[in-house]
Amino acid sequence: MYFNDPQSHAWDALVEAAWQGWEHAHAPYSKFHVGAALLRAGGGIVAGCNVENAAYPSSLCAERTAICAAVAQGMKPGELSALVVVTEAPTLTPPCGACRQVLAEFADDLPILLVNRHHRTLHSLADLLPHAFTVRNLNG
Ligand SMILES: O=c1ccn([C@H]2C[C@H](O)[C@@H](CO)O2)c(=O)[nH]1
Repeated sequence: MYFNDPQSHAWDALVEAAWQGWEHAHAPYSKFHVGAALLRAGGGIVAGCNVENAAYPSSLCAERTAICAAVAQGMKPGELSALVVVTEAPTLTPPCGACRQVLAEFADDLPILLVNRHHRTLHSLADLLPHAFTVRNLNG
């Protein structure tokens, strides 16, 4: 699979799953709908969407709902292989800082494809969150 190429068909199923997640976004406050989909090492795809709350800080980003769903299905650290984030915003939507930190718990590095209706750009978690704090810091 060619996750180093943003145009590769390797991304197709993940992009489709991320748009399916986007359909389910619960974002009545920001009206900013976000979908995400991640690829597990075994090949499984897990979607997420942002889930907002009337108590605003209780809201969750799409990237983290995808991670939580995957962990609930058994995903372990090191088993996260790729991530797609989709919005209809003209400017592509990168994971927020908190989501970068949560992603770093499950992958040392990770190809991250940002997608809207017209464009896509490919990034890596290591570029988005250099010098991440991880379990290695806790252990010495
Ligand atoms: O990468 C991002 C950025 C923002 N949001 C959500 C949080 C909130 O519900 C809305 C506006 O910030 O978008 C995500 O889900 N992922």
